[in-house]
Amino acid sequence: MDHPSLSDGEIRELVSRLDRPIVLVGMMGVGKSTVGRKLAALLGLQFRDADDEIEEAAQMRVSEIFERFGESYFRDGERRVIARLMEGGAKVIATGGGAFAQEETRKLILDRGIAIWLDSDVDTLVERVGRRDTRPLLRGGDPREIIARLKAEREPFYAQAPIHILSNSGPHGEAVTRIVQELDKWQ
Ligand SMILES: Nc1ncnc2c1ncn2[C@@H]1O[C@H](COP(=O)(O)OP(=O)(O)O)[C@@H](O)[C@H]1O
Ligand SMILES: O=C(O)C1=C[C@@H](OP(=O)(O)O)[C@@H](O)[C@H](O)C1
Ligand SMILES: [Mg+2]
Repeated sequence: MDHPSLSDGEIRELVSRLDRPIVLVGMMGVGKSTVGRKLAALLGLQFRDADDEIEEAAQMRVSEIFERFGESYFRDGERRVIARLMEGGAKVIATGGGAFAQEETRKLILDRGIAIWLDSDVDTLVERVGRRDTRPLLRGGDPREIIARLKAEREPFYAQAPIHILSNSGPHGEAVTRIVQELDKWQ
C-alpha cells in the first residue's frame, strides 16, 4: 500500500475486532468501488460491490435494468442484494450511490454494518464520473447539474453514517489510509 498507516500487527488487531461489514456509501464517482477493493485487500477481507452483485443476480447491466424496468425496480433489487451482503460478518461492501438514500436499505446498513461516507466536491465527482459512461442517472442531462442536485438531496442521508471521509484530490491510497485510521479510532 502506498501510504501505510498502521503496522501489519495493528491491522490484524483492527480486523480481529471487526464483527460487521464495512459499508462504503456516498455519491456516484466518489470512489466507493475502487477504494473499497483496495481497502479490502489491505485488510485481508472479502470485497463485494453491490452493483456487480445486482448485475449478476439479474444477468443484466445496471443501465439495462434502469432502461427496461425503471429505478424503483432497481432499488428493490438493490435492497435485497444489500440485505444478503450484510450477512456473514466482516467484509468490505461498496454500495451504489443511491442505496443509502433509500430508507429501508439505509436502516439495514446502519443496523448491521459500519457505514462510511466517502465524500468529495462536485468538481471532483464530475471529473471522476467522466471516465466511464455507465451511469444511467447521468444520461439525458447535464452531469454537473444532476450530480449537484443529487448530492444536495442525498447529503442528509449520507451524513447519518458514523464515519465521514473527504476524498478530493490525492491518490486512492490516501483515502484507504484515512478510512483505516478512522476505523481504528472508532472501533
Ligand atoms: N482518490 C481517487 N483519486 C483519483 N481517482 C479516483 C479516486 N477515487 C476514485 N477514483 C476514480 O474515479 C472513478 C470512479 O470511481 P468508482 O470507484 O467507480 O466510484 P463509485 O463506485 O463511487 O461510483 C474511477 O475511475 C476511479 O479510478
Ligand atoms: O447514484 C445512484 O443512484 C447510482 C449509482 C451507481 O453506482 P456508483 O455510485 O457506484 O456509481 C449505480 O448504483 C446506479 O447507476 C445508480
Ligand atoms: Mg461503484
